[in-house]
Amino acid sequence: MPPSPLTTSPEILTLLKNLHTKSLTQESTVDWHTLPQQCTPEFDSIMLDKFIALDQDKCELVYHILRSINAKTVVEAGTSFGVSTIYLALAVAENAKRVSATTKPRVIATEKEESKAELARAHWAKAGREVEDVIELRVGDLRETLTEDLGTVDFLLLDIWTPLALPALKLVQPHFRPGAVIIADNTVKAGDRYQELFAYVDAEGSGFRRVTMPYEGGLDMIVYQ
Ligand SMILES: C[S@@+](CC[C@H](N)C(=O)[O-])C[C@H]1O[C@@H](n2cnc3c(N)ncnc32)[C@H](O)[C@@H]1O
Repeated sequence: MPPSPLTTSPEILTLLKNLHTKSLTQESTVDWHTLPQQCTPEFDSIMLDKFIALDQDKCELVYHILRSINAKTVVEAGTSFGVSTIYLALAVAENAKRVSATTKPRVIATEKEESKAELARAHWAKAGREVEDVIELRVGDLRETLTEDLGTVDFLLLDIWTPLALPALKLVQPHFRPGAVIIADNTVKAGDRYQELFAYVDAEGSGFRRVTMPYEGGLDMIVYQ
């Protein structure tokens, strides 16, 4: 096993490992083939007590990208119990320690379900002040919570029900800095449901370029030129 790319304490690494394990254990009990359509009350109710956290290797890649692009302002569409958010927070907090850093680090996280948001806050409290202090959690529908006060955005994580991926991208787009990165999960497995997003991003003159990476289910990295 290569060493973790994260600059953090052994306690936080253990916390993350345990959260990923819980998420995967839960996922193994879900019958993915018989689920109702996403963005319906039936689907949301099944998902209310589920982590469905971004896989650990994908979270580590996201952390690595954030460190490499020196991201300070990050938006997360889909927070759930806040697992991927910890990686985002650790990365921007670490970037802010760089000698030339002037911008305050921010992770703007958004989650529709209050009960999920509450548990996310509890996980962040376990991770400590460095993580808690940089996260700004907006509870509610991202189509409302992401309409204001984003600042200049370096990175967007699209780990959200697929019908919301394009609306989220469009809301954040006016705030992207040149070279901003967007990561979208499950782009092969749920490829048919990503068609609108792909058409938008792939259109000539869109300002976006994307590549699909061979992670489990497919992971797209999109760069805003
Ligand atoms: C795949 S999960 C996010 C997992 C999280 N990124 C992690 O790695 O721990 C997607 C989350 O988006 C939330 N969600 C669904 N519709 C939403 C909406 N309209 N606005 C904000 N969040 C929403 C769901 O409740 C769910 O918790």
